[in-house]
Amino acid sequence: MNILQVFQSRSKIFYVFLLILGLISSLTSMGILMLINQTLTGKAVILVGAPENNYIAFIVLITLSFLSTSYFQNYMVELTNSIMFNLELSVVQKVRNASFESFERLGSEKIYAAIADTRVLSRVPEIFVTLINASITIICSFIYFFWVSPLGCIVVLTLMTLLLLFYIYRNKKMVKDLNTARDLQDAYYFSLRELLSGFRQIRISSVRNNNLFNKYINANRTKVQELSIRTSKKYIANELTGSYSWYIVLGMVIFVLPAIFHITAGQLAAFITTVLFMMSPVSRLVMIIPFYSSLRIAVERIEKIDKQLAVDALPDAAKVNTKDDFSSVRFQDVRYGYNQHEKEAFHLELSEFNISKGEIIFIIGGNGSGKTTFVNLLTGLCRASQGKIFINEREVEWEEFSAFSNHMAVVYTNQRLFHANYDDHDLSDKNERMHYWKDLINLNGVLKINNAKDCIEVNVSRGQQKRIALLMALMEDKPLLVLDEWAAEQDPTNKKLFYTKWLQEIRSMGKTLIVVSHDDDFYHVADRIVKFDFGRITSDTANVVDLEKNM
Ligand SMILES: Nc1ncnc2c1ncn2[C@@H]1O[C@H](COP(=O)(O)OP(=O)(O)OP(=O)(O)O)[C@@H](O)[C@H]1O
Repeated sequence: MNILQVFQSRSKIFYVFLLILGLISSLTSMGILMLINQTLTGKAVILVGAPENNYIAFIVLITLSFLSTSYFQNYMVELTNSIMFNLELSVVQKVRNASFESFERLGSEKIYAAIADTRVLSRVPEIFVTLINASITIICSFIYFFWVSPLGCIVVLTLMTLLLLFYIYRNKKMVKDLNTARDLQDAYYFSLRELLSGFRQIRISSVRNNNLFNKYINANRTKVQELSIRTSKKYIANELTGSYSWYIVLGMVIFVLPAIFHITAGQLAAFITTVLFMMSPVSRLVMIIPFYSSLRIAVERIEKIDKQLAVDALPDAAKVNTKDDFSSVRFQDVRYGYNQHEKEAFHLELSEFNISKGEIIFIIGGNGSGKTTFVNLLTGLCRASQGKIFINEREVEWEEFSAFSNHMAVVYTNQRLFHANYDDHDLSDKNERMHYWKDLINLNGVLKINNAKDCIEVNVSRGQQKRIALLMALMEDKPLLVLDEWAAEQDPTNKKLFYTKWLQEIRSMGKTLIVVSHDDDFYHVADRIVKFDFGRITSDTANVVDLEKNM
């Protein structure tokens, strides 16, 4: 992605502003330079009449330069902030619409890093103004140089170009180091995630704790530190070369040019003033080059993540028509595979499978047989690579099916209870439905509602969290309820109640239940028991006796 394109795409008048600022800046810079030299040689500049009035032109030029730069700088601050926040939000937007696969492939650390990358843009206004002002001052100085002595100007210009090319060449070599540092940053975020999300396991074992710290976090930081020192030293060497080579130019102007060409004292004074005048803009320009490299890396990485997230993004469920009342879902020759290292590691195949309204279907099978993969497919998180899907016996495209997940309430195995009421549930005392479910699933005294913040307290035990998650799913009032190993963390009393009483109660409200379960003591309560083995349905029976026959 071209950095100028990022700006131009957000502001149509960006280039017009650049042009106007460029013109004003060039006129004022040229004017100031000429004014200094005219004043030194005792001449008046145009429009002021006498040399003693030169100060008026000086004040006018400085004021003009100040006002235009300040106006442009403010404009750039607004523009950059809007771009920075838009880019940041665009990454978040892509994340929330990404497929589960893309999200898992990328990992949260890369997403955090991309969001942090957008911050690099905050230095852009200052850099842009420097770039424009410095470049224009240098161009004007050369025009003036040329006017004083064309040959002298060509010699100085050639020397400067060679020095600049040498600087850019050395800087390019450093871009590789910058990219390595950025990869190490991703790995560092990954280790931090392990530490933060697995805090208890890390804290409890000194071997684990030390290994994570020494082999990953510390080793990573040491590498980054070495790289950072090496790169910084290279930058210092580069910058010193840049600034000191300027003395070569100065030496050339003072000692070599007068010896080669016929140069008057007035011309020499003009040369020296011009070279000194250019000194600061040149060193400011040189310092932009490393910033430009890091900016380019940040923009490229943001764009890459943007693309990776967008590749199989799902449509906004609200924009797809799924209003039909649910009566059935049917899969025909559907296939879904996980890829690992470019190879398919596991695949799920559903040659014929249907779910009808009001059923209680148990999904069973050994570890790794594909139950959760099936739940991910059913809830539209994973996209089937082939096959047909029917809703109410109408064949639908994948986009419509994935939006159909909006008609399902799901409690995943590692369900997270959110701190905020994103579902807009009515958590007030007046909500009789909530109280009904709360009483039924033994949440009296467990469910605590913070009415001031309109949210629930989530600091409860895992089993209680699961019951609250079930309550929240019931409050969504969706026709389909999918529960992935929900009962695994329940005590025997609640587990028994769940299978023998709650499921029937939920079904009597007109809901369809898909329950992933390992609790074979309760298989008899299901209408259908669907068994998975190696990614295929090996048995789909109405009762336990038939299931046992099929085993
Ligand atoms: N993200 C993934 N990438 C690659 N393979 C995966 C991924 N997730 C799961 N698998 C593989 O797919 C297979 C099915 O996994 P799945 O989680 O669906 O099994 P499961 O029946 O739910 O098992 P369990 O009873 O242990 O929860 C397993 O072999 C697993 O290793």
